[in-house]
Amino acid sequence: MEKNFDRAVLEDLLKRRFFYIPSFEIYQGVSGFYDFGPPGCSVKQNVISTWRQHFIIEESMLEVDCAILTPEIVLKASGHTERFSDLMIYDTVTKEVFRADQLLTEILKTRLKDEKLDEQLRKEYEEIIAQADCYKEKEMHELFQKHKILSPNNNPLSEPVPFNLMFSTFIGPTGTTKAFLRPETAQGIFVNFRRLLGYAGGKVPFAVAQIGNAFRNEISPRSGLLRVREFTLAEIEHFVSPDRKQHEKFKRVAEMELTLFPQKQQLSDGKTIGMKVKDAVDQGIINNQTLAYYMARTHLFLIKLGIKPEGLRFRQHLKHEMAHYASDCWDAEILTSYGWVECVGHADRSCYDLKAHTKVSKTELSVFEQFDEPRMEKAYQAKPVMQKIGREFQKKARLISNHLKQMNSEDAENLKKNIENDGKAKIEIESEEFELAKDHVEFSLEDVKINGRNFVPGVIEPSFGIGRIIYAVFEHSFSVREDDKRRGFFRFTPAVAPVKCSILPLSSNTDFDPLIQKIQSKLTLLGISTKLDTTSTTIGKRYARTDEIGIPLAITVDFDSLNDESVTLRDRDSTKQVRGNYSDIIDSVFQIIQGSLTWEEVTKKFPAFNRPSDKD
Ligand SMILES: Nc1ncnc2c1ncn2[C@@H]1O[C@H](COP(=O)(O)OP(=O)(O)OP(=O)(O)O)[C@@H](O)[C@H]1O
Repeated sequence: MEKNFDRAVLEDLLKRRFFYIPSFEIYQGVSGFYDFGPPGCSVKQNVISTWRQHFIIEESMLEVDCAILTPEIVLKASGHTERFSDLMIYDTVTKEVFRADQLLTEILKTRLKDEKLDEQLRKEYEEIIAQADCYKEKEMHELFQKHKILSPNNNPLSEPVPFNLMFSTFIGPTGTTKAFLRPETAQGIFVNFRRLLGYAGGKVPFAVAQIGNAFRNEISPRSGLLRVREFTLAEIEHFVSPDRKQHEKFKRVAEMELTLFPQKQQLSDGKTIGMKVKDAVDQGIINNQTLAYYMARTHLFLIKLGIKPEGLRFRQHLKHEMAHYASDCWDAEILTSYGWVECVGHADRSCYDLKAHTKVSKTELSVFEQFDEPRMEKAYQAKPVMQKIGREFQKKARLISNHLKQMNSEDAENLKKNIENDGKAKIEIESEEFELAKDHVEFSLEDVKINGRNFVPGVIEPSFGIGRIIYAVFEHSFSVREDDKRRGFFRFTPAVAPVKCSILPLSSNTDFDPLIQKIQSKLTLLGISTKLDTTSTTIGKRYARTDEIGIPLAITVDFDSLNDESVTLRDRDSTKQVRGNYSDIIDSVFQIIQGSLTWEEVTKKFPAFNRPSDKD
């Protein structure tokens, strides 16, 4: 973000040039939904293809594209139907609805601006703000009462109640199968785990990626693309053995320095620290190599898109922010005019999801690891007492005894513990439950030869909100010219720019057509998107127009071009021009876009060019 950044100027440009606008505009729109127009669509596609190249291709990930509409059972198993909610509160007079943590934060932040505020209270407010989205309804209610918080219209507020953020619907005409629009893409990967494991050769580690839309019925969507109800997510689930979270490519990022905002700093001086990735792992600040590897890769990805390093930090979740099963979480936050915004979440989700789906679907979602050499280990064995089992379960006795004999050590130990604690325990065989008592089964700890082990893999998940990233890129790439601060333009990197090269004939004379066609076909053949502007406005104004949507390069064809096929090439950022043969110029355009040639180098290859009329 530039020093004199003016959000209103940026928003005006984004709307005027149709990067994105509120959906259903002619019907006054519905908050939380946006449509991308032509340049916005290109930027979005460019961000996604950079992501695909940077992660899926460079890291050899498996990609899936799963159904969006998800039956209730899946989201019940994952815990979303019960827990995927925010606290809602409303003005009892106007009935205006608010997200309780956001309202609380906003009001306390306003109070913090008062220099005369009591120091004790200041500390208390800061602590509340830091964990505002973690309070349960009762605690939240008490805070609203204690700090006498009213609505923005100074009216009393309701008690906070949880509001589930998933959009629900029914599948089919009978209305019996309840379903939800997915709130994240990850569950599609977990439910396909068995097939993906097979595809990966039956071994971890391996990573799966999915890009697609997710839906959350946000209580009060605002701040444009930052909080919407339908958005594109790009998620990675990297499966690992829970006791081996090293990453084979860790060395490649070990020396990189990241800006970290660890728990300790958040709770003390509130300052970030610059730290080498390897030091952060060695000192136990980042839990493991794989998590740290992805954080470093995310840093590189965001920089590639034009995010300024000084506006990027990784904030560790405080203990109470993390789900109970997560062992470490870091958000990549980008500094925008709205403050620091979480754009990418990195979470070590442990084995939670696979275990949850195993339990409900009764499908084993685990990995068998064959040892190089068989090992002797102590293992629990369950031995059926046939006499007792036969008497009580009769025809089912054989089924139960076979089940007990085949039990693995972990299950046998659990059964033993349950029977010891309660005197009885239930087991389930082929969807039928049987209750076993102490005298039905005996347990022994024996030396057994083990050829391998079964385990449920842990998962490390980087989750990218594409809309938030795009908005941050807009702010970080936005600039105004010294001579006209009301008109902005984008300094998009070539990877992000919606169109890579404009072609501008100096006049609409048809004599230019053959050369323009040659230029356009060569650029297209090289996969470079072009925008031909044959309007009769001055060339200076046409440059300004292409700058506005961030086109990095412009080729101008003039009357001299008709004699020797020479053209000029203009660089958006410096506004400098060079002249050369059209074919050589296009080769350079290709190299600049690929990132293998800089404008500095171009100015050494070709003579500089100056046309006074270009300043029009
Ligand atoms: N309502 C939304 N609009 C746009 N992007 C979103 C929204 N909710 C989440 N995201 C994006 O999806 C990513 C992963 O989602 P995650 O569930 O971790 O977000 P979250 O922690 O619920 O976000 P928040 O706390 O801001 O609601 C986020 O880092 C963010 O970029």
